[in-house]
Amino acid sequence: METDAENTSEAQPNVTLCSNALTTDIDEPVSDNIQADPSVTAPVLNPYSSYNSSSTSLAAAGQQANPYAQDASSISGTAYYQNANALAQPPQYHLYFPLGPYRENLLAYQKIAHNFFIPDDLREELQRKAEAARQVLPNSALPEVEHYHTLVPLDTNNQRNVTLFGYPSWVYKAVSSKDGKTYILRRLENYRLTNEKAIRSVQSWKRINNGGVVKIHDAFTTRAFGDSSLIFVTDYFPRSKTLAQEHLNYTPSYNRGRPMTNQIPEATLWGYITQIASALKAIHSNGLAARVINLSKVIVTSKNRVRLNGCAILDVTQHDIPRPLQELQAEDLTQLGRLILCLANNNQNATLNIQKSLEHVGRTCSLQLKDCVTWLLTAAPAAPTTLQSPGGTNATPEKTIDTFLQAITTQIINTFDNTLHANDIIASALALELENGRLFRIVSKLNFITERPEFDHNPLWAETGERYYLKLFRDFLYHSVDAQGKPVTDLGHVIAALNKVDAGSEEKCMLVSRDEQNVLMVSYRDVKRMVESCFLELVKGGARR
Ligand SMILES: Nc1ncnc2c1ncn2[C@@H]1O[C@H](COP(=O)(O)OP(=O)(O)OP(=O)(O)O)[C@@H](O)[C@H]1O
Repeated sequence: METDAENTSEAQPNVTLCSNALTTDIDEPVSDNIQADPSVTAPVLNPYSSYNSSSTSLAAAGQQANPYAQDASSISGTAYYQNANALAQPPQYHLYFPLGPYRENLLAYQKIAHNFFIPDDLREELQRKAEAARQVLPNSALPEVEHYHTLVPLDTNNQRNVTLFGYPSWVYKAVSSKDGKTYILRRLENYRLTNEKAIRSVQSWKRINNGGVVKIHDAFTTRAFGDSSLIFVTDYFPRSKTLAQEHLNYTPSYNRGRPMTNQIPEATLWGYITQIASALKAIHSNGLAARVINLSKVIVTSKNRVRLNGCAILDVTQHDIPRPLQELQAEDLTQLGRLILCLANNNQNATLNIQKSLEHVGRTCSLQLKDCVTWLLTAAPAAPTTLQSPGGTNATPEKTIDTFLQAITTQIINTFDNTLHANDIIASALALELENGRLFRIVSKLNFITERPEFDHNPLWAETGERYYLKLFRDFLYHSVDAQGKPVTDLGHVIAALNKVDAGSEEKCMLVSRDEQNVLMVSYRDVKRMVESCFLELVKGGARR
């Protein structure tokens, strides 16, 4: 790490920052957020003290301590997050957005603030997801279910569709008090468990660990809602939408007075097909069948990323109506064909007239996609024509997921390549944040050392030796003023100086005492050594009042 830093620092000794970009990006959101959120301005002198007292009282009450809570009342219900009502206010994302015009004519060593952080769209997506995950329902009357609390309903309408599972189903986001993680609880209303074996069938689903399947963690019955409900606990993916919500509930937009088509690009359709096929491979290989491959039960969890949702439910609710596995697995493929047909036609009723819908696919997509959908929909399929014949034979292939996978290998390779590219992009964004993490650690150490309140009146601590240098260095980083006495808020200066400290550069910086009577010259290497030794002293408890 240090070597990397050294290289970076040596190679770019003069990191210059475009100051107008900095002012918009760094200054505004901070001050705005502080005003908007009263919890930020509230004087919290010792954030740990209230936690300590709450954990003591909880221990006495025999309850499990919530390590995130700052008061005991937040152990249950809607007060799980501090200041829940304030959180409801949406963050002002636009304040974080870069304002143009972009400076294209910068020299190689010059940077703008955005070069140091992850791309704005990715950051915004992650922030919105974090916001959704923390969302609570103030004054909620929803109960705690076993060890799941802070339930938030995710259904977007009150019309319950009973055709899929045979029971009205509700979806809630909830937090587990066992591990603090957020899960999805899918509740089937008015379900009566008659056979214990039915619910045990979920055990086999817990073994399915595939990127295309929403992982199932548990299933149990409960009377917490005042009826007898069946609950499935699955992974939670913030801001997911069902395929129907993503593609079929659209209001047409207009381009010069003409409605714009909402045709899903063929590459996206192939992406969906290959992801679901891979999920089916994992499910079928484990002797199971998905049974619900439906527009409302496949969720889009991020761009072009889909997962099968609601698996295992029919295995429990229809446990008493056994059907041959082969038949169920073949039906999975047919359901996949119907799903793609609807998406390619942009119409959830496309299966009402399959022939016409297939013709539409033939007109708007490639022959290979049409053949693929036809193959999936056909009960006893003939050898595919444009699809690669499995094993190179012309014999009628069996309708299994393996046959299908062999037939779409070219598309699988395309999806795989796209995934690698997406991975590369995320890895480079991660690398940027790694750099920021490195600097954040130095800033943290510096702040652990300087201005400690317990040494407030002890000049021996802050005003002597290495601590004094560090205090002035902190001033050099953050409290410089220009010739007119205005604060200098130059992020480039801070980043360059911190990189030099991390690299232990021999370059010298000039530290000026607050009364401007003394000037001290120190090298960044010295600053680095001082930070380390003072921090060690603190950690070892050597620094006493
Ligand atoms: N695992 C999950 N993670 C995050 N959100 C989810 C998850 N499962 C479902 N959702 C969201 O919950 C909402 C309701 O899901 P549900 O499966 O009930 O769909 P629906 O459109 O209401 O279907 P139906 O009409 O069959 O009830 C959807 O917006 C869906 O995106």
